[in-house]
Amino acid sequence: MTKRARIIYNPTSGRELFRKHLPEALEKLERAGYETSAHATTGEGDATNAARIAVERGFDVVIAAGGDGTLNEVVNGLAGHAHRPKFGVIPMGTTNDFARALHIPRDIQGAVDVITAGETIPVDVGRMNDRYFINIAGGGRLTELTYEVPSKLKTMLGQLAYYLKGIEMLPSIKPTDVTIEYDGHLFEGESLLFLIGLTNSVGGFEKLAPDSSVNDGLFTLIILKKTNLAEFIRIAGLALRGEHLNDPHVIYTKAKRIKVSSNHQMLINLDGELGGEIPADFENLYRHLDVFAPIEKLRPQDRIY
Ligand SMILES: Nc1ncnc2c1ncn2[C@@H]1O[C@H](COP(=O)(O)OP(=O)(O)OP(=O)(O)O)[C@@H](O)[C@H]1O
Repeated sequence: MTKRARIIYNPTSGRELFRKHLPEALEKLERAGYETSAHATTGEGDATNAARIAVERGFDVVIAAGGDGTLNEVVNGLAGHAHRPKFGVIPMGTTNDFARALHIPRDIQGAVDVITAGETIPVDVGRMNDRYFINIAGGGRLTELTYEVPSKLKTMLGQLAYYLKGIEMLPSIKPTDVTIEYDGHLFEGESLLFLIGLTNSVGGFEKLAPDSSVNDGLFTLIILKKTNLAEFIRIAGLALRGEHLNDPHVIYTKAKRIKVSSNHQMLINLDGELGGEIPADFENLYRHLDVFAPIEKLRPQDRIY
């Protein structure tokens, strides 16, 4: 039977609008034997709905074309079902952490070629309460920066926009008193931020979780304890080089199940968007989604044949 592929694309993502390249992408998929169709998202939540409908209609493949925000929305429409279509990615955002981690080319036709080649790898998916994520969850004042960078500035300046905002905000960043339980261990104290990562690529920092694997069933948990400004800047410098793992201000570990609570309010960022607030219960869903990726380019710890 002919396989069916659904492209869900965000017409507003990135600098290079996907719409222009859509006919060529559809043609390539048709030539590879797929019966294809496409859906342009209309606004918040629409990609999740479209993905859910694609599952209900029995599509074999669902392809998300957009930034990490669109990918997250599509995964939220796929992950709750028992039978999940294979997931294709056409990166159109500014950061594209997920595509970066899976070595999916950042040019449109190159990304389509990865899908038509047909190789997939199973990838872990994170669940926070009733929401899903594929790159990272984070909490703490510092992670809230992502909500404050205007999207126009982001499109124009890419990653630089976050750094500019970060520098502006640094003096006002305050730690929060939190309780973090992770696989039987406990952290109680003041923390500037915590990150729960599935991939090694976080906000374009590719060395933040250097030993992570996308399909080992474990999160990388990074807790940054209370520091002063000078220490913070020093640790940020270390993190750029992947040298923060043994710093006394940092807890760096692996866990499958993580619970975060506090007496204070704390917003949780999921894949770069506001995803809810604590108390939060995180679970790593082992190899939950099959994703098209160029297997020979993956890091050895991510490869599964
Ligand atoms: N037609 C539309 N018009 C305006 N906004 C839309 C439309 N469709 C989807 N969106 C919004 O776009 C956002 C996702 O954008 P995108 O896919 O570019 O991710 P992103 O995380 O912003 O990417 P990046 O930060 O890497 O550039 C979602 O918040 C969604 O609500």
